[in-house]
Amino acid sequence: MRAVHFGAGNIGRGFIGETLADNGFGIDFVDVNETIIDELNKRGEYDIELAAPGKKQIHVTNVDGINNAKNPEKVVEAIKNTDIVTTAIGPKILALIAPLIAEGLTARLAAGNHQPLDVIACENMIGGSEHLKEEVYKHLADDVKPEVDQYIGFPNAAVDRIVPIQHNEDPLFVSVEDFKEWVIDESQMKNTDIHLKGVHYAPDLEPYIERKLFSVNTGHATVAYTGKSLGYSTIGDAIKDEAVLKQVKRVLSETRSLILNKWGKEFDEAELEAYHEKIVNRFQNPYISDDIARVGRTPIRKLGYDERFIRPIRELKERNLGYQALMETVGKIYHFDEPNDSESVKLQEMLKSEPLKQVIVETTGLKDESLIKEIESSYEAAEK
Ligand SMILES: NC(=O)c1ccc[n+]([C@@H]2O[C@H](COP(=O)([O-])OP(=O)(O)OC[C@H]3O[C@@H](n4cnc5c(N)ncnc54)[C@H](O)[C@@H]3O)[C@@H](O)[C@H]2O)c1
Ligand SMILES: O=P(O)(O)OC[C@@H](O)[C@@H](O)[C@H](O)[C@H](O)CO
Repeated sequence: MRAVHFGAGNIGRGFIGETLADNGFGIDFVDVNETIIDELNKRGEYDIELAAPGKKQIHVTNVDGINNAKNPEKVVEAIKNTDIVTTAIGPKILALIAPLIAEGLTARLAAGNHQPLDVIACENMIGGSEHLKEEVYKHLADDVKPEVDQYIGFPNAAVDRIVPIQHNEDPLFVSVEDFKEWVIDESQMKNTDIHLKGVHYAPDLEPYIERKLFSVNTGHATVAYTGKSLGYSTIGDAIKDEAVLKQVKRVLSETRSLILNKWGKEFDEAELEAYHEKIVNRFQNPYISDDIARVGRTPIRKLGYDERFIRPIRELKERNLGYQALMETVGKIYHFDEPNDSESVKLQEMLKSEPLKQVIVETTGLKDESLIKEIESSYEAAEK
């Protein structure tokens, strides 16, 4: 069995690669990072270490690399014969790899390969694979689309494992937390013969992706933006500060009320409280050093309408539930000043050259005047 995986970065090697290899797949990693691709081809294997007591080592074999910028034809060839396609490349990059996936699928079907295939985007976003599907379809000829409809699935997925930016001598080595969760929407799959061990198949992904994004990622970002405002540079240091810990707990109690209100049939209160407690423990993992710059990265994306803050705020408001702590954190996002993050630089430039209200509307997509006003006040309060 073979897999084509786009994005040989932290979560790609540190989680998706591990799971696919553990299920007997050989993996063609696709990436533009020459060092990583060359090293994968030279060695055909790499190591993962669990950032936990005992530091268990996991050896991943039967892997190689394709540089999609230099050898796109090799990616097309790999997709022609593969058994599964996955991505962990960043939500914004999906549109950039879509033309190559479209070409690969077209070549596969033209070669008469009618083996059903699933293309699974493992990104932190709601509807990731559906979004990738829309982008891929923009590059398919009309006469190919019916066959793609028939044989190619784009099931949504949620992946959870904290993998910080790596600073190791070995460019392939990756240290990861021991917690891991990968959920795939089974109802959207075409190849139901492939059931990966270590993956949970759900009849509907929505409750799982919302629980993950509005718990792990809203909480993580809260630690990052609150910590940054207090002068910290790592998640571990920030969460040792009582003020940060209190803020993340307040935020999680607000998103918990939303999750229970929406998905009370799927998750009960005690289970969700334990899930949130576990998440706070994960942020406190002493074996991991995770930069606030990574967790707070791309702040404009994180301010998006369907993202980890604005969506829960909108939905809590619709239900007359409280969202004050979330709102306080949103104000801090606009102050996130990271010179190496192009979105942070852009956001700071926007704030200098445009009225605050316009920046809020452009970044959040909000039309609700009273929410916009609340964000303005939160931004101003965070300045003090
Ligand atoms: N790191 C985590 O803890 C974690 C956990 C769960 C989900 N995720 C999600 O997984 C995705 C990847 O995150 P990451 O932390 O692994 O990032 P990363 O930066 O470590 O990895 C992304 C990889 O994509 C490659 N890439 C970028 N543009 C490309 C292009 N045009 N073509 C081919 N390759 C390209 C980069 O070279 C890099 O190797 C994101 O959506 C993130 O939200 C990350
Ligand atoms: O990857 P982002 O930028 O969407 O979010 C940053 C972190 O919160 C994220 O990568 C987490 O570490 C991960 O989602 C844990 O499963």
